[in-house]
Amino acid sequence: MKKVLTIAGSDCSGGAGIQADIKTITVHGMYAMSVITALTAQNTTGVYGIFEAAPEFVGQQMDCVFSDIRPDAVKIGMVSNADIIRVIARKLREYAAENIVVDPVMVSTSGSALLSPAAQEALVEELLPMGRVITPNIPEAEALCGKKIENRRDMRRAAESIGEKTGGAVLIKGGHLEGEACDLLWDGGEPCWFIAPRIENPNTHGTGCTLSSAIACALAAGYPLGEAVKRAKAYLTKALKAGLDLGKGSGPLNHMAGV
Ligand SMILES: Nc1ncnc2c1ncn2[C@@H]1O[C@H](COP(=O)(O)OP(=O)(O)OP(=O)(O)O)[C@@H](O)[C@H]1O
Ligand SMILES: Cc1ncc(COP(=O)(O)O)c(N)n1
Repeated sequence: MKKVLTIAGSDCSGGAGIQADIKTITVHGMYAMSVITALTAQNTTGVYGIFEAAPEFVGQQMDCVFSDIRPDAVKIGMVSNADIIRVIARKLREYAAENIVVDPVMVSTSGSALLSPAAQEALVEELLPMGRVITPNIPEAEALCGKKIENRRDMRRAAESIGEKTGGAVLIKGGHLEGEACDLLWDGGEPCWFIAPRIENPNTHGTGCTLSSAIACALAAGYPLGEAVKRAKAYLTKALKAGLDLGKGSGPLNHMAGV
């Protein structure tokens, strides 16, 4: 059985973060492991509290995982602060982790900061260069390239500029733009578009977490990056289309809608 590790924050309401990742990995028939960077008190209406893990404890969790059950792929989500980022980067290097997918989580759908502003530099310098692919949404890509993104041409420019900075592939997710749900993968050379119809479903809590975990699963299974993104997007689209409607705000996806 393939093993996939998620390094992320806990969402007690189960729609995003570690919980979304574990559901995604499990539904892909893989063995899920988790290193928790922070506990959040949140639900579909907002994030009400954050309790960060001590950086040494994040390192200890990584030692326990890597010294015993080596992951075939690693997904990284909410990392909270610069000290946690530095420990994660050091441990990933120490264990020569493979197939790393970094979702540079900065702000939740409900508008709360999930990364301290001071940590953005550490994220860019220490963690993003370790990713086989990084998966910013539009606001995150804007923060990383320092330019507004309003259309597909802007997405392409931003992907190239971010990729040149980090040295790896970039998938910019277009969920926050209008019209079709278009994501752009840049891996050097010609970019590749992944286009799906926009689903009229306001319940999009955890779409980014789910997509990046599904990409990690496909990389663990040995698919090349382009095929991994295609499969992950198909899974995400199915989970959104299933139309689960839970909670008072932007609700979770149905992770069990099928792979
Ligand atoms: N209404 C929609 N219909 C179809 N696909 C969507 C829709 N909204 C988002 N997506 C897709 O979901 C994936 C995640 O994109 P999005 O831009 O929402 O990321 P995100 O903001 O990081 O997600 P999150 O809600 O977890 O923060 C992308 O593949 C995007 O195209
Ligand atoms: C622990 C954690 N990680 C990530 C997200 C982002 O997901 P979303 O933007 O859908 O709220 C979140 N809300 N909580």
